[in-house]
Amino acid sequence: MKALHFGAGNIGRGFIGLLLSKAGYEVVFSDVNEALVQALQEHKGYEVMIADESEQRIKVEGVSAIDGRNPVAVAEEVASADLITTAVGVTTLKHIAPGIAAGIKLRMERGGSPLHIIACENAIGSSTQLKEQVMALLSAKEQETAAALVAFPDSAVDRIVPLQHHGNPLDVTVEPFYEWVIDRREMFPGTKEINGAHYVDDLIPYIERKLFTVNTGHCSTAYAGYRKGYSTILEAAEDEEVIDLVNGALQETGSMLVGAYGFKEEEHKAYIRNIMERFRNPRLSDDIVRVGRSPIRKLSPEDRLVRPALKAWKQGGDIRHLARVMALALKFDYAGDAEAMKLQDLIAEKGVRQAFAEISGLSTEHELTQSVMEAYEK
Ligand SMILES: NC(=O)C1=CN([C@@H]2O[C@H](COP(=O)(O)OP(=O)(O)OC[C@H]3O[C@@H](n4cnc5c(N)ncnc54)[C@H](O)[C@@H]3O)[C@@H](O)[C@H]2O)C=CC1
Ligand SMILES: O=P(O)(O)OC[C@H]1O[C@](O)(CO)[C@@H](O)[C@@H]1O
Repeated sequence: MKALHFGAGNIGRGFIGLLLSKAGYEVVFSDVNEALVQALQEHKGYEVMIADESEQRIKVEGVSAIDGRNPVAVAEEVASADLITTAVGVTTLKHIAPGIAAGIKLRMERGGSPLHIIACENAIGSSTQLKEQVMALLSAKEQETAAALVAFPDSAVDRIVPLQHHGNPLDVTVEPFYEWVIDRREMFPGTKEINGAHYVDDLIPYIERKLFTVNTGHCSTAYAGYRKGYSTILEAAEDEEVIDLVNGALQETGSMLVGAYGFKEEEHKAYIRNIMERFRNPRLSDDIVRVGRSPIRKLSPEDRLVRPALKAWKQGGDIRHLARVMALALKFDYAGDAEAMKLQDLIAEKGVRQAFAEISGLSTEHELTQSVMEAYEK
């Protein structure tokens, strides 16, 4: 069984590549980073270090890699893979869609077997987004055949894998916790499940709980920590003021999630505590600017701040802490982040209210916009 994984980065090597390899797949990475591809081709493996007292080192062996800029190689691998996964960033999916579409055409010509393509990005419905981008590149007739041959189950992935600083650039340190939840409804009946992944019949409660707790909490820690001059998540996550803000934001998303999906309140509170503890892992050095990266994406309508805040507001819930986090996100002006710079340019050009409205999809007069502006001024 061969799995083609797009994106040999932190989550690609440290989570999905590792899990697929342990589940019995021969893993082929596709990446556009030449040095990474060459190193994988040369070493055919790497080590994953678990950041807990066990200090376990897990060898991943027998992997290979192709240059994602080579369209022929990509199409060939897509045509012959038994499973495809991605971890390239949700905004990069559009760049891998042409190679996947070309590979699906080849697969159809050759009468290939059914295929699942699972995007493992931090976003709601990322496989569905990829499907739309791929299908748009096929003719109406091809789309019909492809619909019976290729499925795109949505998924939620949870494991913190920071930037790596090892002598061997392929090795990767990860937190011990991991969870990969896949939407079973989108799979072809009778498909063998991936060992180590968890399957559910309705992904939305899972992805929202994960995104609006782990990722809302993480970026809240990052934006508050950045404002206070910290450089790591650990430093920020130990600061009482930051803890209060993050906890407040997570109580707000938590009330919304409990109300919307019927999670048990006490269990959800324990879930929040556990996640805030994960941010304080002393064996993991995670940069604030990595976790806060791409603030325009993180302030977009369907992402980890605006969507839960709007849902909470519609339920009549409190959103004051979330509004403060959004205001802090608007102040994230890290020069090494292209989106942060674009955001600051937009604020300078149009004013903060208009800039926030354009990014969040909310009107300038919306009550939520008003709360964010008040927090921004403070
Ligand atoms: N790092 C983490 O802890 C987690 C990350 N994620 C998600 O996984 C995705 C990847 O994140 P990271 O691994 O942290 O980022 P990363 O930057 O370490 O890895 C992304 C990889 O994709 C490659 N790439 C870019 N364009 C490509 C293309 N056209 N074809 C093939 N490869 C391409 C890059 O060269 C890079 O190696 C993101 O959507 C992120 O939100 C999800 C859960 C955890
Ligand atoms: O990868 P993104 O969406 O930029 O966000 C960073 C987030 O992803 C993670 O890497 C893993 O969920 C978290 O560490 C962090 O919340």
